[in-house]
Amino acid sequence: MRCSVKAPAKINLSLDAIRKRDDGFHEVEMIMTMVDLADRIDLTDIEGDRITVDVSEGFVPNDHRNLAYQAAALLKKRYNIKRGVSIYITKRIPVAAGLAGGSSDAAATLKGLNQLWNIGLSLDELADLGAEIGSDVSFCVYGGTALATGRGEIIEAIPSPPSCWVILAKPPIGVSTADVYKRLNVNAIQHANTQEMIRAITNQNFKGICDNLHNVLETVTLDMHPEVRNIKEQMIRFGADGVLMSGSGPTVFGLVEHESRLHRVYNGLRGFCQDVFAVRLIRSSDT
Ligand SMILES: C[C@](O)(CO)[C@H](O)COP(=O)(O)OP(=O)(O)OC[C@H]1O[C@@H](n2ccc(N)nc2=O)[C@H](O)[C@@H]1O
Ligand SMILES: Nc1ncnc2c1ncn2[C@@H]1O[C@H](COP(=O)(O)OP(=O)(O)OP(=O)(O)O)[C@@H](O)[C@H]1O
Repeated sequence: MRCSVKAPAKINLSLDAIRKRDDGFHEVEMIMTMVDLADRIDLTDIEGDRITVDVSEGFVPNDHRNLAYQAAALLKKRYNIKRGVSIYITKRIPVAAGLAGGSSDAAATLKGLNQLWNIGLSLDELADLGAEIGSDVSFCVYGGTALATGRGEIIEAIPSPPSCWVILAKPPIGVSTADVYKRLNVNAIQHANTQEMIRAITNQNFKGICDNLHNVLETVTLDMHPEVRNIKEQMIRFGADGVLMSGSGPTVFGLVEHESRLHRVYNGLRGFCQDVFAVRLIRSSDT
């Protein structure tokens, strides 16, 4: 038996850090949504009580360090499953990019194996398991658009933003999320207006969304990697309606309302950056 699951990338429309907790994590308030750039996870039954991972590109670990492996191992252990599975990941989401590629692979693996192994877990139960793997995994289990709080694992669905194009541009560097959070001084940041962002989304107010894009990790990553600042400036110059770094970076996204403007932004960015994608926001009605 086999099963294929899509694992879409996320972007953070806003990301605020409220305080640093005693466990080393930051209490956050994030508005997250999915875009239609996705990895594909193929899960196939194999002989023996084991997990194998193969990835279509070389820079991703194919052992216990892979978050999809960790998802399968967690399910096997928690539900005492003595079956083997091969996980094949067709990677399209850039790695260590701030787009939650690994987290989404883990979420898709949890959902796929729940079906393949007939475990019968609810989405809430899968999201709780996901939180044990990483802070972004719970959101990736639900998908859609959501307010994420706690360390990112407490998820409250909100309406989808109005349909628009998203240009993603990733400079050729990887960023460590732990490193970026470590350099963040929560007492010296300008906070995001999360409620205003939720209001703009609920009212389908595209300009309001663009005006409230804010990510407190952006300054940290921009100071570490000036090329990210350059991409942000180019994206604004070529006419994206709203521009922000996603997660801990280094990917910068631009929201573009009209297709007529899309090609200008896309082609302009291609001159500066190899990894550029023109994708759509995924609205809940699309899934
Ligand atoms: C930057 C974001 O991707 C935005 O969506 C997330 O906040 C991070 O999600 P993630 O990559 O799944 O993060 P995790 O794998 O759980 O944590 C990686 C490291 O980031 C730091 N971390 C993460 C989440 C959080 N709320 N506070 C933190 O300080 C911690 O040092 C942690 O050891
Ligand atoms: N399935 C996977 N896909 C990509 N990277 C993975 C995967 N499993 C483990 N990793 C490791 O995780 C690291 C971060 O990769 P990932 O692409 O998930 O980062 P990210 O997009 O910045 O995540 P986030 O936005 O959640 O912080 C990589 O350097 C890689 O070694």
